[in-house]
Amino acid sequence: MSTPLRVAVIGAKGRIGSEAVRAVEAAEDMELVAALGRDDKLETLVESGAQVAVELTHPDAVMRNLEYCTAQGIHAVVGTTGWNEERLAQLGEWLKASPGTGVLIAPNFSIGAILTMRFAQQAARFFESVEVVELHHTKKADAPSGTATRTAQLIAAARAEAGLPPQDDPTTHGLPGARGADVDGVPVHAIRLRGLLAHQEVLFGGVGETLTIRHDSLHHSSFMPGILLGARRVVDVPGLTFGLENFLFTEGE
Ligand SMILES: NC(=O)c1ccc[n+]([C@@H]2O[C@H](COP(=O)([O-])OP(=O)(O)OC[C@H]3O[C@@H](n4cnc5c(N)ncnc54)[C@H](O)[C@@H]3O)[C@@H](O)[C@H]2O)c1
Ligand SMILES: O=C(O)C1=N[C@H](C(=O)O)CCC1
Repeated sequence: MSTPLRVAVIGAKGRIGSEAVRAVEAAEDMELVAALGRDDKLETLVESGAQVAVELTHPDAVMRNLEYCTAQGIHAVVGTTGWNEERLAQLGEWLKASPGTGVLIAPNFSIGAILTMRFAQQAARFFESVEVVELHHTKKADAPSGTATRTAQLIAAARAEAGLPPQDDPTTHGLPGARGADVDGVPVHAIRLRGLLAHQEVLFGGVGETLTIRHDSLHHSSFMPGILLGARRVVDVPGLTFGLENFLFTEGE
């Protein structure tokens, strides 16, 4: 048997981080070498010989952690959300200075969510109207979710490529926020409700018909196969990979 991949989890006591710790421990081809909480030193990553850090913390913490990982040549699998152009550009600079290092940012690790995005991308050019509704637990820091933002961006790109005009919003009266956030011209609505985990609906409307694509993550275990796949693959893919679909689908699929 080959040497196990040495994996660390940052954010190890959190909802998804604690599940990731168990998943890495259970994976036969991996060794959990560090499990970092909020007060632990990042130097532990180097001391433990981690090859890959799984980053599952908070939008306020992720940049500092990635600055450290990239500077040390530690590959990273990132589930933490809150990404924007500025942050991605900064990460790009750090990666340029550390050319052998790979970072995977996955807005969602679950296969169902990735397929939802893919199906929505495929459906986008056929429908005049589209809106995204994401529904999450009440402890979530960011809104809209990283998955919903990515879904809306992919839909908007597919619409533009197909030459569809911008969506017409006839609303002239109402309360601010009632039509959701505008992500590249796609309205995105964020619901926070006790009892939920992570859910999303993409609603398409055309002449006399609608199509709804819905995905539900019912447990954090739904994210684990994606995290493990990301850790196995990221070591061989230097630079930034945005979206786990890049490791799941072959080109043209
Ligand atoms: N990509 C995905 O598939 C996916 C799935 C679920 C959650 N998430 C994202 O993962 C992140 C964490 O979500 P959660 O629900 O587990 O949150 P959480 O609050 O339960 O867990 C975050 C943990 O990180 C710790 N932490 C904060 N700053 C830290 C630091 N500097 N170093 C080490 N630990 C630190 C916190 O103490 C906490 O234990 C969020 O951004 C969430 O959106 C992504
Ligand atoms: O629980 C969360 O927080 C989640 N965050 C990701 C997002 O913002 O899309 C993925 C789903 C769960």
